[in-house]
Amino acid sequence: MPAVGVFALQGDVREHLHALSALGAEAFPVRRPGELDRCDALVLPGGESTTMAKLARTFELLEPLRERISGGMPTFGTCAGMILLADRIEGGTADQETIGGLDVTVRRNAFGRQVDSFEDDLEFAGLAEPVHAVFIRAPWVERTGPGVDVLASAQGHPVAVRQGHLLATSFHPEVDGDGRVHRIFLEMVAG
Ligand SMILES: NC(=O)CC[C@H](N)C(=O)O
Repeated sequence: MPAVGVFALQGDVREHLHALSALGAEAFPVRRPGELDRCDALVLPGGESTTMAKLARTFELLEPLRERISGGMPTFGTCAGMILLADRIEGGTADQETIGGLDVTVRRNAFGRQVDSFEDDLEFAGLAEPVHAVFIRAPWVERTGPGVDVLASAQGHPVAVRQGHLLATSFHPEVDGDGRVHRIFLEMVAG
């Protein structure tokens, strides 16, 4: 079973650990470089992306994360995790750092104030039944590079994308116990 770390300096770590364990992965929190070394794959959870990036730098995880992710480690980002994976951000602060690797531009807090949080049932590529998607101050994908596949959209904007070993969703598949999006990720890990 694959060793799947969950970035654990900030964010909804426990929900991802549960979702991964329920599917048979060896899931554990990652707070330091030695723990990252043990990972076959990684999840970047939801949370607050500027805080997560700052903590990653403070705890000397940012460069090791960039190396592993650009080196091909399968990585799944949800919401703030999607923002951290994105190569480009709109609507962030000018100095907001990301880990990068995913050739997309994301817009932070894209769905606006009135719909800060909402839920929707979305068609998802490769899944027979729609996914119940929970959005919390979610980003959307504004532009995608040529190697990026859009797996799901909401209100006309991509909210789930895949590029090779990288998977990202604007919403939180970890919160509802469905497991199918995490299973797609573990299938990517299995290769
Ligand atoms: N639920 C979330 O992860 C919200 C993401 C948050 N709006 C950010 O920009 O980091």
